[in-house]
Amino acid sequence: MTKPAPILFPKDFLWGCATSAYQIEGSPLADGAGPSVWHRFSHTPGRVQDGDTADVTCDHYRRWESDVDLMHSLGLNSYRFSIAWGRVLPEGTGRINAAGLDFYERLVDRLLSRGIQPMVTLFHWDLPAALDDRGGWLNRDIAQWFAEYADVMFRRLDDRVNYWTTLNEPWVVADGGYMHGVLAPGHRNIFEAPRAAHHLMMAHGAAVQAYRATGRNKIGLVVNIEPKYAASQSDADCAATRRAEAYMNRQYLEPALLGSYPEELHEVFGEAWPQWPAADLRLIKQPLDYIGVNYYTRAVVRSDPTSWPLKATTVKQKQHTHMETGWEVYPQGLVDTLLWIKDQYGNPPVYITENGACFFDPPQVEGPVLEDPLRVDYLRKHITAVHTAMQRGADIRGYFAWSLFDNFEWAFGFSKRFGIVHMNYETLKRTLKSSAHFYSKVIASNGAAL
Ligand SMILES: CO[C@H](O)c1c[n+]2c([nH]1)[C@H](O)[C@@H](O)[C@H](O)[C@H]2CO
Repeated sequence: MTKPAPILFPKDFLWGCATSAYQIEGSPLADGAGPSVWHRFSHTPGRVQDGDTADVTCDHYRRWESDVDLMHSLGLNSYRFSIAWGRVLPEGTGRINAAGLDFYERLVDRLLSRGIQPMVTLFHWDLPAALDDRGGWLNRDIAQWFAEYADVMFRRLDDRVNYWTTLNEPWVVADGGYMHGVLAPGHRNIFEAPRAAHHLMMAHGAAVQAYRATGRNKIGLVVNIEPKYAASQSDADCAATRRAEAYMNRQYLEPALLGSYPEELHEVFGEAWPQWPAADLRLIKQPLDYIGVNYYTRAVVRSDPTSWPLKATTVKQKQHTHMETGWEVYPQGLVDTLLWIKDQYGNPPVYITENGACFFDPPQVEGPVLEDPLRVDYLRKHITAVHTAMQRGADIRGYFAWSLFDNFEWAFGFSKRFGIVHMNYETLKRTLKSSAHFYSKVIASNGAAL
């Protein structure tokens, strides 16, 4: 029997890891930085598991030089990270904190000196608390506040940063921070959630518009996509699946790419769904250079009239492996997602900006490598899924594993470990897991080692 041809990716394919500022940096108030809503949220008793905060986390703010060297040792040719808005603009607007800007400039310079392309996210959930005090994502003015901050970053770094992202996963901010109250700033209000979502997208549009005035490189939007599969072909389950897909997967992609919202959102939000001015949608729909897709899992959906606000719930798929977060491991969902974007939105350039898993990692044992076979299997199957979608015509330009390090997993605190590098939070020792070695071989062979 002939061996299958080795999987090979394009020579200019980006291979990276992804992180975010609040999750790995620590020192949230150092050198003049202003607090974020996540600093406030994690210091509010009962909001984060085990009372964990990111005051130290991976201490990347002080260990960034050796961390870049570790990325280089893995053979990454790209690294996706976010800027803490409050480090650069402590009050969110106005006064610039030079030390904050300098930190990110030095990080970018070191990455480039090691042949690593930075992909920079401007907002990964850590809104300056001073802006939350002025209404935050509920205040329409935030579009201009965000554009002002973005312009500061573009002017300082666009001569070295080739890939910009405005927002990371606006859905998580609106759903977690304003609908269900489980993430910062912790509101639970169906009238606030669509407004926060809309203002997030207006901010995205205003920042892209600002970029086009001076920028010379690429800018995109990162969305989380969780493909929805009807539990049955009943009308009720199919309608519930359409609502779930509109609420998570289309509510952000479609205003950005098409300049319109899915009709199903009127049904989901009811009287809470505002009539938005056409000018808002024109602002949101700015030409983009790429879409970033964060993929982890899928959802099998059935109708559930008791479930708020979607009247839909997910059906556990006991036949498959699940992560510590309860997410099903389903690599076919990534193929389906990438082909869906290709077919529905005109095959835009796509980067997989996050993909990874948190399994129970055994207690750290002394020794060079921590065995994490489930994560190796997850990465192998999902990177293969990316290649499958590319062979079927999807325009995929890169892949970023989530995450480089175990890090602060938001309301889960440090209880969930997504890293390919183990983090000992007492000693801050970094230890490569077998998944890091595996990923390094995949990169070195441009896929042949899968
Ligand atoms: C709802 O799942 C999302 O796609 C998603 C998963 N994740 C994310 N978004 C965030 O972008 C990261 O900050 C998380 O650490 C990471 C792991 O939970």
